[in-house]
Amino acid sequence: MGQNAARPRYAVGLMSGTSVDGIDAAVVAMGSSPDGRPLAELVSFRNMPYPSVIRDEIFALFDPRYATVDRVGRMNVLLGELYAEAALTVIAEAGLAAADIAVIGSHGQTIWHAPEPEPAAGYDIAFTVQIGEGAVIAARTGIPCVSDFRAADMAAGGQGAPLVPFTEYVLYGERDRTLLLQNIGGIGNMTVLPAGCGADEVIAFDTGPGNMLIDGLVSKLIPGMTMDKGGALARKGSVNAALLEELKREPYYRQPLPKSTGRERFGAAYVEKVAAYGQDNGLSAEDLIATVTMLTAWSIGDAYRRYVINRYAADALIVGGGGSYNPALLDLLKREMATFGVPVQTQEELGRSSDAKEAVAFALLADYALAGQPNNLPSVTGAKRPAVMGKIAYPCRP
Ligand SMILES: Nc1ncnc2c1ncn2[C@@H]1O[C@H](COP(=O)(O)OP(=O)(O)OP(=O)(O)O)[C@@H](O)[C@H]1O
Ligand SMILES: CC(=O)N[C@H]1[C@@H]2OC[C@@H](O2)[C@@H](O)[C@@H]1O[C@H](C)C(=O)O
Repeated sequence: MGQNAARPRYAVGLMSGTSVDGIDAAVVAMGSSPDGRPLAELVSFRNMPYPSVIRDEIFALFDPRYATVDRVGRMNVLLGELYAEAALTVIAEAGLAAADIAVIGSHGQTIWHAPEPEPAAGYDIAFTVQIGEGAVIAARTGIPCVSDFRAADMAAGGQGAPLVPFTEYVLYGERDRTLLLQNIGGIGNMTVLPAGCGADEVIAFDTGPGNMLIDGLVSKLIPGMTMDKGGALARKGSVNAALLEELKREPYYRQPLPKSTGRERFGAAYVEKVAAYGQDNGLSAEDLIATVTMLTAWSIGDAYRRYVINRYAADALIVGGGGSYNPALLDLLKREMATFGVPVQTQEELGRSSDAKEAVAFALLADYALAGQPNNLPSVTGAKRPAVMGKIAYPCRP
């Protein structure tokens, strides 16, 4: 990337995930190792929770009947303002000035993801919508901003997701160990980095729900709570075997790769169905939460069994994302992976910041985009060719 090892280039990464918990902002020092491998070192990091009115409005926008063009347009610009503030805050906390930052990479907030093409007026149309206007971020910060990354991969025939595996390949690939990197955010996603692999050997896909079903049931059934903090509710309940078997039949788990998913499948309507089953069968909120926690752990083990084990035997599964802070989920995942002889460790146990990982990834992806370098992994997303993902907005010059 042409970075000079003596003088770091700084970039900012901004991530708002499918859990809609807020903005992860990171300042990253970009460099390269003596063997030419990119390095991205975290300098400062902050999670800024969305104000609850914003969070509620984003959730409302997940319903296409509510998400009218004026509401989406307003939120697009409003999020641009919040992202710019988050960037400026984290830059100041790093002891830096805007002039020190080469680029901001902003993922935006996904409000719709439809990666499977459907016919429209004679064309096959797949699309994805991430909002948070990059032009506003660039104008308010004075820093070039790369945003709307997924569209270029989709235009090349890909799913537009997952994108972080490119950075995992670049930053974390090992010569002698095959690693499974499992993110448990709103959605779960797995990256397989075979020992000494090339870019076209990386396997990565969304495994299914991460915390989305757990959060959805907690929010619906437990007043004043939005997550199962520490896994306490799951631990109080019992897994309902009949419901678990029913939920395992969801066709997504069997869908061939490449694949990605989101709230359109595992969001409010799905949670309603699980809650209705609970009511009809006399299950407590804790039983339902225990059951979907088990389902989430199972779906990760099932993905490894279905798509990976016949090609690669993993040496370790490294888990990150908010789900790694849920010990009930983590224990179940350890039990699932133990059946394959795969040990589970968290990013934190390895001394890495799990919270910052995706924000760091978007800083790196933006650095590639600004340099005009391809930054997708066609073997992962199914794109027909490499693409330079991200739209660049330049700041207004006085
Ligand atoms: N202490 C905790 N105990 C239990 N669960 C937790 C805890 N902390 C975070 N979580 C879970 O993690 C979720 C947030 O995870 P994360 O920030 O990784 O998601 P995201 O980045 O929005 O999602 P995605 O990676 O799908 O885009 C919360 O909504 C909650 O369910
Ligand atoms: C469309 C979209 O926002 N997808 C997210 C979501 O959250 C996790 C998983 O589903 C992954 O596919 C993706 O995010 C990460 C950042 C990615 O692209 O790698």
